[in-house]
Order: sequence, then C-alpha cells, then structure tokens
Amino acid sequence: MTLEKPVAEPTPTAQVAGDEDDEEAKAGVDIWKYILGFTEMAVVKCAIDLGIADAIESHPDPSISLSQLSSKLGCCPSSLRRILRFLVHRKIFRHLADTNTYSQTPLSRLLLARGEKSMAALILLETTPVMLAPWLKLSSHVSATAATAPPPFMVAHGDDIWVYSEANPGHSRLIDEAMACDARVAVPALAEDCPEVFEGVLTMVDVGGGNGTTLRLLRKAFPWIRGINFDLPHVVSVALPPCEGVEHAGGDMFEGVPKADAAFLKAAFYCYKIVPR
Ligand SMILES: C[S@@+](CC[C@H](N)C(=O)[O-])C[C@H]1O[C@@H](n2cnc3c(N)ncnc32)[C@H](O)[C@@H]1O
Repeated sequence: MTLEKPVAEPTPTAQVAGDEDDEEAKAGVDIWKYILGFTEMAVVKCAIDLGIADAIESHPDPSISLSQLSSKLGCCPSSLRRILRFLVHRKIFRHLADTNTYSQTPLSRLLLARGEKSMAALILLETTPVMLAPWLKLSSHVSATAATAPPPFMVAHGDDIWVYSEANPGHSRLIDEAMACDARVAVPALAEDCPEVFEGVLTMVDVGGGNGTTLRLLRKAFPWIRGINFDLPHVVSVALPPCEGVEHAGGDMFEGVPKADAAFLKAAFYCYKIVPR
C-alpha cells in the first residue's frame, strides 16, 4: 500500500507572499501599457492617414490580399503587414487565414473617411500635436493651487482653444469636422429617442452649433423647426452653406444669443469664460 503525501495547504503568510509576487510580476508587464500606450492611437491614425478602410471598402471583393492593398495604397508590403497585424489583433480589420486576405470589421468601418458613422475626423483631431500637448501639461493644472488656474490648453498654447482656432483656420476646420461626425451619430439617436423634446418648438437656436450639421439633422427629423446655427463669426463664415430652414448667425454666446422658442446646446463643455473674482 502506498501512502500519498498530503499536499500542504499554503499558510496565510505564504499566500500573501505569493499574491505579492504575482502582482509584482504583473506590474512588470502592465507598465509597458503606459510606456507604449500611445501606439494604439498612433497606429489607428496611421490606418486613417493611409486610407486602409477606404481601400478595402472600394475593393470589388469583400476581402483584399496584402499585395493588392499595398499597391492600392502605394505602401511597403512588409511595413503594411506589421500595421495590419497590430490592427487585426484589436479587431480593427479581419485576417481571413484561408485566403490570406483582409476584410472590414464594424470597428474598421468607423475609420472610413466618409460615412454616416465615421469617427475618423474625431481621431484625426484628438491625435494632433495641438490637442495632445495640453494632456502633457495636466500636472501643471492639477498642482496649481488657485481655482482659476489656467486650463491645460491655455498652458500649452497661450490662448483658449477658440482663440487659438480663430488664428489657426486649419485647426478650426478639424474641430468642425470632428464635431460634425459626432453629431451624425448622436443627433439621429436623440431625435429617435426623445422626439417629445421637440414638440411645439417652431424656432430653435443651436448655441455653439459648429458648421450647422446638428441643425440640418434635426430639421430632417422635425421639418417644421426653423433653426439658427449660432457660433463664433470665424466658424459660421466657413460653415455648411445655409439650407432651407437653417440660417447662420455669428456672435459670442457670452454677449447674447439670438431669440428662439428653444436653445439647443451640444458638447458646449469647452465653452466657458474664466471670470476673475
Ligand atoms: C465642442 S464644439 C461643439 C459643436 C457642436 N455643438 C456639436 O456638438 O457638434 C463647441 C462649439 O462652441 C463654439 N463656441 C465656443 N465659444 C463660443 C462662444 N463664446 N460663442 C459662440 N460659440 C462658441 C465653438 O466654435 C464650437 O463650434
């Protein structure tokens, strides 16, 4: 007869030491998320800049080989393959092993340059050095003692984002396009889920309405509403051409806004004024 050696139960102290070792080992792996965390953003921006999603979408077949894709994009195939590996791992594009080809996924379709649900313009805005620089100044804001400490954008660029945008029309256009792509997703959902909000509203002013996309979408859902797209003069001067039922008005919301039955504000959280005590 053989006797099995009983397995020793770990003592509570040994268990704690084991957990600490595991946590220590995990920390050594996790820290790389913070060292190289920016790569997710950088590689997705690279995919948009190259137009990978658009090239697959316009391909006659639902999937495309690496050589077809690289010649369509004018890219080095081996570099493109590495980018695709990274993206496929995150379910941005699918690799079909049997045909060795690539196809779209719901996530990659959000990177199309155009399209109702495209989020590409938002990614392109948020990955600009202009928009990233304030994040890298976050500690200066948090460590400031006064409640009126300048926001990180001001610390990075010397002006608030709207003054900066007025002086930099290219950046202003990126903001308008990014906000319009958000509006194309959010506004139809709002119109479908809360139509009662718009009942009885004949005139509506969209305060900080950007290029007018929001009001155009609201007019589609509630065609009886007459809209005034109100934004800073440099924004309305390059907004979408006025369309039936939507006019533009330029001005400063802190000075006054055009009169209407209702005021609509979407994503106006960046619009504030620091009032000295
Ligand atoms: C974050 S964007 C939101 C745009 C739009 N409401 C949307 O959600 O798609 C904020 C908008 O407010 C505008 N804005 C900022 N300060 C303003 C002010 N003082 N008066 C009028 N518009 C202003 C900006 O030009 C910009 O178009």
